[in-house]
Amino acid sequence: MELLDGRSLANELTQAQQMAVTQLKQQGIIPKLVVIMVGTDPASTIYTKNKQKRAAKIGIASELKQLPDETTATDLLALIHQLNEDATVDGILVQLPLPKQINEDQIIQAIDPQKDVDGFSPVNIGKLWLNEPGLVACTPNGIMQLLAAYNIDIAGKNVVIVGRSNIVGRPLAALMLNANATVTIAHSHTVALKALTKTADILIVAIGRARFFGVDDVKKGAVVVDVGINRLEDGSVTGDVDFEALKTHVSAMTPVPRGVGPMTITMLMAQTIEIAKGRAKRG
Ligand SMILES: NC(=O)C1=CN([C@@H]2O[C@H](COP(=O)(O)OP(=O)(O)OC[C@H]3O[C@@H](n4cnc5c(N)ncnc54)[C@H](OP(=O)(O)O)[C@@H]3O)[C@@H](O)[C@H]2O)C=CC1
Ligand SMILES: Nc1nc(=O)c2c([nH]1)NC[C@@H]1CN(c3ccc(C(=O)N[C@@H](CCC(=O)O)C(=O)O)cc3)C=[N+]21
Repeated sequence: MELLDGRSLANELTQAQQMAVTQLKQQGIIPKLVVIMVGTDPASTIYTKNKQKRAAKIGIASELKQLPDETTATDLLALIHQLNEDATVDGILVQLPLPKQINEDQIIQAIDPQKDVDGFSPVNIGKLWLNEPGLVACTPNGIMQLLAAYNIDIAGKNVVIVGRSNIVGRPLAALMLNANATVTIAHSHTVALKALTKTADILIVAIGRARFFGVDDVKKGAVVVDVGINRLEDGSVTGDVDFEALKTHVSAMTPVPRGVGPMTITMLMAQTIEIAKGRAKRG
């Protein structure tokens, strides 16, 4: 089995990003990302810290706006409008999930589509499904880059995606379709799920259930991308597939951790830098 090592690819790309940022700074432009986090979801806190660390390493200015749990939609919208208008801010990311008193769709729609580093705004989602250039959701984007780096062909392949969230499954289906795969999206209503996953040349799982898929559910020689992040009682992290059992069964597979996660953050940085390059061009 070939290990699709997201962490080492992320490290490689980080070096190129450091150079790109150095060049931008010579032109007087400092790429800037603002991450908004409402409340204190423990998983979000870890990811947010990872993002801050990576930004610092690359030289991207990153500001964390930590808002209390009881923040209202009105307060959050006011902050987003202010950041939309701030010419020094390139990327805006609102960490999801939001507390239940806040309507996520309304918040995402308020972000300027040109600063929407997550690629979640309706404008960017529309462009993605039309196969037009735009900002793309970071986790799916990272998966595509990881597969490309390992020369895994996608055109004509049967790709099965398990999970249909706005963050992972749906945008990934669009990217795979744009790359000429034959795409099936499965979810909790799918009948005979594991018979379906067994037909996949490339299987991508994002459901958030520890070691849900085993050897019997995967075609021999398939490529497996595991997006799931599940924290076990002992504090360790594992994916949605039984990695140890699949090792000798598949042709290539991402580990968890150090697979898709680091690539997600890399894509976030990449898009922040691209937006800042646009700012440099406009002068
Ligand atoms: N590595 C990374 O960068 C990232 C990792 N993640 C991780 O990926 C996982 C999924 O995240 P996210 O997409 O946000 O999760 P959501 O909870 O939003 O979506 C989960 C999806 O999985 C489906 N599902 C749940 N249980 C089953 C089941 N037993 N059989 C079939 N389908 C099922 C749900 O179906 P239905 O729609 O019918 O409810 C839903 O579509 C989580 O573990 C999360 O932590 C997420 C984002 C980034
Ligand atoms: N607006 C928004 N955008 C997101 O992109 C977004 C979000 N909200 N909410 C939560 C999910 C989850 N997510 C991850 C990012 C990095 C790792 C990551 O760095 N993982 C490491 C460490 C894992 C660990 O040890 O916990 C790894 O897999 O190696 C994981 C998960 C982004 N998300």
